[in-house]
Amino acid sequence: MKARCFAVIPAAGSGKRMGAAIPKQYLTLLGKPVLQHTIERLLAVAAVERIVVALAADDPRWPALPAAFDPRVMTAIGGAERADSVLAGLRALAAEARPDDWVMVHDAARPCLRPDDVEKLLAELEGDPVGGILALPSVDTLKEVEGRDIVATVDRSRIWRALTPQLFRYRPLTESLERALAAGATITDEASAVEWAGRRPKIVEGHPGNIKITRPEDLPLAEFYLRQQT
Ligand SMILES: Nc1ccn([C@@H]2O[C@H](COP(=O)(O)OP(=O)(O)OP(=O)(O)O)[C@@H](O)[C@H]2O)c(=O)n1
Ligand SMILES: C[C@](O)(CO)[C@H](O)COP(=O)(O)O
Repeated sequence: MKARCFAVIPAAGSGKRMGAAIPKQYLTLLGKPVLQHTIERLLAVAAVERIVVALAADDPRWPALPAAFDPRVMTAIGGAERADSVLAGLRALAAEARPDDWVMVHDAARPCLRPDDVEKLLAELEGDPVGGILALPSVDTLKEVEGRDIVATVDRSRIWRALTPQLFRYRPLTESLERALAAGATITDEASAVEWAGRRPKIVEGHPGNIKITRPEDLPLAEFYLRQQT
């Protein structure tokens, strides 16, 4: 039986590093909230059957988004950390997702995702028992530091920057995340939970325009990349 595909979008953050008056996922880019752009990117992928958006418990802005009325979109209440929000989204799929179905987790703060990159991720990982992530190779020389002192130059051929979506099988991802969090592991992306569980996710090279909106200077760059796709 062909594996179905679901998506979880962690969108419950407060955007402290952005320093805006509202959470960054609700800032406007090209006349549309960041979160609406992001959801539209995943809705453009036919294989994605259901999208769970993990929202802050006190999020008053969600009902104003067109995505709130899309039949493929549902919501869950996120948690204190990104990983908690992802887990809440995964648990919201418990009635629908089978153990080996795919779930892709994609940051609400990454609105410039190209649907072609999602198709590439799905194609390259088809049949893979574990899953993997979109990532970028390092084009700069990388230094290991202690305080302000350089202590080593790292072999950049072995270092990639993790992006999202991150695509894993439903039950292994959910169980790995639950166990890693219960063990107090530091989990900043889904792959780190899967690695913690002893598995080796694959990397699939993504587009450098798939930036994460984190600081104010990211906004014009995100607009540039969004304009490239219109
Ligand atoms: N408790 C949290 C924290 C983050 N996120 C989401 O995870 C994604 C990536 O996290 P990040 O860029 O760190 O967002 P924030 O936590 O909002 O940013 P900051 O760390 O600057 O506060 C974002 O889409 C954010 O909304 C979430 O769903 N739940
Ligand atoms: C998941 C992620 O976007 C992969 O690079 C990153 O780990 C999120 O980090 P953040 O500090 O929660 O923004």
